[in-house]
Amino acid sequence: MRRISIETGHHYDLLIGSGPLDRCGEEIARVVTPCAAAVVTDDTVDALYGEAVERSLRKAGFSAVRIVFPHGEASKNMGTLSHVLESLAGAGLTRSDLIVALGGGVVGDLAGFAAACYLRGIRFVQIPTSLLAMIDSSVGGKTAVDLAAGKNLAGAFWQPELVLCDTALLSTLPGCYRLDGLGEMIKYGMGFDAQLLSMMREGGWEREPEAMVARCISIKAAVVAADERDQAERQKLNLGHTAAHAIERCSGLGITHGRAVAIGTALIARACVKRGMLSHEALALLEEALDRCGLESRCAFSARELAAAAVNDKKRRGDSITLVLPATAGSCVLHPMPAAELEGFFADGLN
Ligand SMILES: NC(=O)c1ccc[n+]([C@@H]2O[C@H](COP(=O)([O-])OP(=O)(O)OC[C@H]3O[C@@H](n4cnc5c(N)ncnc54)[C@H](O)[C@@H]3O)[C@@H](O)[C@H]2O)c1
Ligand SMILES: O=C(O)C(=O)C[C@@H](O)[C@H](O)[C@H](O)COP(=O)(O)O
Ligand SMILES: [Zn+2]
Repeated sequence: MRRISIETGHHYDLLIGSGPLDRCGEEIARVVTPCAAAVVTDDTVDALYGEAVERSLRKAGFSAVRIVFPHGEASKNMGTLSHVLESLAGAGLTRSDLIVALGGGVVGDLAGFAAACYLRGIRFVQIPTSLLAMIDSSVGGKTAVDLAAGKNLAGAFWQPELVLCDTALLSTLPGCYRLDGLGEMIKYGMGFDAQLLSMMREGGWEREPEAMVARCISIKAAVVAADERDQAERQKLNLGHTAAHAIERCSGLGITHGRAVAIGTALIARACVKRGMLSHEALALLEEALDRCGLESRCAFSARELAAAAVNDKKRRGDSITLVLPATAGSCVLHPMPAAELEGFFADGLN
């Protein structure tokens, strides 16, 4: 098993390998003295892995309860958060106890936020089960729920004690959700790592999935170590996301996050080419990588609809919004602009 150290203000390890789920209790007990653990998960993941996790926790000396909610982005809201918080209180969890977030990014974001709020903060562990959660959401401590006004609008920075990444779990992940992980993977390639983007274009994901997962985690670990609180450098991890969050919202959450990130990254790259800020070759490389992975690069919404849906983007400050723009295939820059110009920028990317 490989260990990647996550150097935020609160240091922790990410363990990655094939098969550690069955001994997750043992691994967690190395960093948290056995206590009461609440496994927060969704119904799909619970049916597949809930029992194995509970059994392993008990074997390692934890007591365990499971708190389960319906799968999908539509659950990532204040209603589910309230249900989870009430369940934690009902189970009598105290400040010395633990939440285990078992699932994809929805579970990780929601359970992480519950950990940040419950009793003003208790410890939690991430066991990511989707590709997206393994390469992105389980690392770095951004936790949140969605509000009607937009994605991730209520949340906290709250780091886990451990991330346990069992790549064997990807064998049960349906292909449509695998695409979400690939969308974020292409974001890493376009924004940070030209070689990763080329590997994706050549089908590297199919040949070396574990190596690609570890490569993405290493990129994220380096960025969050440099800027845990999203003040500057970390905002680059939002490449494609101003458009992506708007696309998710305009689609009534029908277009899932990672697929929206793929479209959002392509949209912003096309706008940059049109404005002479990115080469045609870089855009071609991005579009070929998306195509090779089976990801869409276009959507049917208008620039006006997208700009209206993006109004609550967290990179807006008053009348100015900072966009993350690809500069080359493999690097990106932060670019503040008047928020009123966003619609025109999106329009360039849609054509
Ligand atoms: N906090 C962060 O840094 C960060 C980063 C990226 C994305 N996100 C958030 O993550 C969410 C998307 O995450 P996601 O793509 O994992 O979606 P998800 O959590 O909805 O999981 C996708 C689906 O796959 C199922 N699933 C998960 N693992 C499975 C497995 N091993 N086998 C079978 N089914 C499985 C789930 O039940 C769900 O139906 C979005 O809300 C996004 O905003 C957060
Ligand atoms: O970790 C980060 O920082 C990211 O931006 C990763 C993104 O992939 C992720 O979707 C994140 O939840 C977006 O954060 P937000 O601040 O735009 O809500
Ligand atoms: Zn994302």
